[in-house]
Amino acid sequence: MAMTIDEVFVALTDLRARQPLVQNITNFVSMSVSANALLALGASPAMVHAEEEVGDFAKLADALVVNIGTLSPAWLRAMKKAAEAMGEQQKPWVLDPVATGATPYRSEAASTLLSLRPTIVRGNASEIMSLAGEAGALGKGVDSLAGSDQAVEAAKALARTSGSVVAVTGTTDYATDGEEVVSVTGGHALMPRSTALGCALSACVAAFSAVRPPLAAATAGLAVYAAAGRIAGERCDNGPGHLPAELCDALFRMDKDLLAAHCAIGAGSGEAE
Ligand SMILES: Nc1ncnc2c1ncn2[C@@H]1O[C@H](COP(=O)(O)OP(=O)(O)OP(=O)(O)O)[C@@H](O)[C@H]1O
Ligand SMILES: Cc1ncsc1CCO
Ligand SMILES: [Mg+2]
Repeated sequence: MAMTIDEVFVALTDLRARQPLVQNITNFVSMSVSANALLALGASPAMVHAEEEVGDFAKLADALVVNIGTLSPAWLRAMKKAAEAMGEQQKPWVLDPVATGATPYRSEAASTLLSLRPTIVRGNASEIMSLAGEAGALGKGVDSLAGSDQAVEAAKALARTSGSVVAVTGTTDYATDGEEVVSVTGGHALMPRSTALGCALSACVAAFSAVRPPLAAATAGLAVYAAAGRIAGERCDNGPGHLPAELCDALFRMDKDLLAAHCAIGAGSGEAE
């Protein structure tokens, strides 16, 4: 059974009460966007990526997001250390496999991190299809060339082989544990015209993973973000320039009525009800 809007709101209320410390090893483009989205949501962000300290910091963190957007060898070593530290403590972490498939280095990095058993993998359609081993799934750099509807089977297969919950985003978002598929509608067509909003979503999903089990965390993160994205997009008549700021305002103001009015959660890979 997919979560209800009421259950999503209870998860958001729990998150706001807990204010989870979310460690981010994320790309340079998304750092500020992700930190602001986490603060607006009600979590505490920390961008900590030096390999000398990630393991120690992971002892303090309630959740971790690992995002390979601007990867380098030192960062990859830090990502592995942090992911291992979270695994040892049985604390949740989210992998955002940015542009996996674009270069062999990136694909190898994503596979290595996947083998460390992320709690949740969140990517766009091209990334999830590529990570699931589908030939010809290439995106255009960090952008997807495929629709999320095309990636649902890949997401299910990836969830089954990896043991992670997989969230694939686009016009409709999906979350799956390999058996159950949840669909979430909302968001706005301007969202892919503003950079790093997917990265910030992955960070928000990590925050929810501190207060809910994996599939519920992914569903709640997608739903709250979908509602905020819809509200924000509708306030951006002049284009995407202010979208990240509007998105943060909408995350901050989110309540049960706004959630119910601006996103929908469905079961299965069809359209959300
Ligand atoms: N056409 C669309 N309509 C509504 N929402 C959308 C649309 N495209 C993307 N979104 C929303 O935008 C957010 C980011 O998803 P997207 O798939 O674009 O991530 P991404 O490609 O990883 O982004 P980035 O790498 O720039 O951070 C999600 O909340 C998703 O639902
Ligand atoms: C534009 C860009 N380049 C590397 S990471 C990133 C942010 C969106 O994924
Ligand atoms: Mg991305």
